[in-house]
Amino acid sequence: MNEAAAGGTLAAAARNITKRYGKTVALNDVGIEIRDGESHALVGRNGAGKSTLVSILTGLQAPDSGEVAFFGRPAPALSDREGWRRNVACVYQRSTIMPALSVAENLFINRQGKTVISWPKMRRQSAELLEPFGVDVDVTKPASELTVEQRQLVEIARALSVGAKFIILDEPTAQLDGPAIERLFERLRALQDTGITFMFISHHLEEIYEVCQTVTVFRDARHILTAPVNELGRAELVDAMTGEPGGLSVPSAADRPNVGQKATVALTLRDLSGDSFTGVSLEARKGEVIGLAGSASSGKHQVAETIYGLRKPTSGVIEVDGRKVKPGSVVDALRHGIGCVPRDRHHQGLVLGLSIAENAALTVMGKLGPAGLVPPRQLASVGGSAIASYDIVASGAEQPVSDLSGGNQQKVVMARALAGDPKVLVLINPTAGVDVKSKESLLGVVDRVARTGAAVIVVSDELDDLKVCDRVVVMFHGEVAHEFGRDWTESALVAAIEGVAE
Ligand SMILES: Nc1ncnc2c1ncn2[C@@H]1O[C@H](COP(=O)(O)OP(=O)(O)OP(=O)(O)O)[C@@H](O)[C@H]1O
Repeated sequence: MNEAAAGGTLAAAARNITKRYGKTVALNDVGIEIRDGESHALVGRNGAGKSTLVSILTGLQAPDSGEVAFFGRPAPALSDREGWRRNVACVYQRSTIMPALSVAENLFINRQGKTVISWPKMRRQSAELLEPFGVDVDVTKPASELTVEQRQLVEIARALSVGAKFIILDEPTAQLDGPAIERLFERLRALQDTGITFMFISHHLEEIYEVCQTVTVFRDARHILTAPVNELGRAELVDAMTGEPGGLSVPSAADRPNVGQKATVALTLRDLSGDSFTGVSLEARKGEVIGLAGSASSGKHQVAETIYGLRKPTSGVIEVDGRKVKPGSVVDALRHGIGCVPRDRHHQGLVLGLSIAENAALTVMGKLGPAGLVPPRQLASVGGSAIASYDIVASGAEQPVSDLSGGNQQKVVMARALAGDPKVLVLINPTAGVDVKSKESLLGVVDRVARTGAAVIVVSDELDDLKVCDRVVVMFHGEVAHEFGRDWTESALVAAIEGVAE
């Protein structure tokens, strides 16, 4: 689409951008043109180059070649951070808010200039800035007390307050529950009505149809197409992303044989209580996949984290194969054969400086050889098979995971969780940040693991993730509120999650 055809000014344009990281070509002569006032989606498989483009559009990195312009003017020099901030802001999935600083300080960070800070003024202005967003918080409180939803709104308010009219949202819905996503979309539409332009990155393609007018697809570091959203069907969009026709098929629990009542119980939770949940009792049989759904405040994450020892329960019992697991001990959970994909892959899931092979082998180092003495060939073979089995885009098993795209890091976490052949697998949002095609293969792995006799707990509200489950347990306000069999319907499930089921 050229400027004249678009019939308006371009809020942002990147042209002929190439960016290499050593041998990896992250962007290969790509471009994007974002019209003033539109919401423009950028989609592509994991490793396609989306985040790299974001870092170039926000001035965090210079391209090897190519140009960026905002509202028809060349982008500022990289050193002119203030200049970039006036043009563009990005709300990342991971916060750029400083948790120890107050909300007010975060809003005015980098802007206190040389004048003496007037605290009462800063507080008043902060409250005024947040008011239209409905963020009702004490701005003197540390930002660490914000919910994910509030934190994102504070970041958007901060961007708008410095005059940015172009905002990039990089997977903004990944950590939000259903009602929070709807609220975010309402705000985006309202802001768009006031003339704000958005670039929106998401692996949830239905969201693109809900909030965007234009979509650009990248594949293997190249620009594939740009089209109006209403002229591109979902199947065509997926084909453009994958480069092959055929669509998607997420595995369903109905394709697996029924796990009978007689199957041995692998995991037992007996009257388990802890931070944010009470009296949770559950039995997961060998070969059974159980979904744990609920809103962000339902306690589902806390239950899962308690199972794999990250949190200590206040009372109750966890057993694997009838043997008690020591409460609050990740090491003991691992010893009993509990594998996990944690909620926060950066803090709990990966050692960013280590290679794919080392991360994948982390939970089985003891089996491969004494610490630090794992034969390189064996390590390479663990890494190589992780890359092949989990569809990881990387230059090789020795590549540090810090260099991988977000979705590919998530796949390494999954490989690591499964490397020890767990008896019980606890997966928290296992497909978060993973592209539609890779999601299919990760859920295929869950299906295969269940067929080999492991019990799997999948904590997620993603309907595709729950399709692979034999049962879905819905939590509400810290308690088990509903249980569905394989025949759950979307409306009944959503009603139960929102606490409005009969
Ligand atoms: N700092 C880096 N060093 C080396 N390679 C990198 C670095 N950052 C990104 N890459 C590589 O560049 C390619 C593009 O990565 P990018 O993060 O832009 O993908 P993405 O489309 O955002 O993927 P995802 O959907 O998983 O977030 C990937 O192959 C990635 O491994």
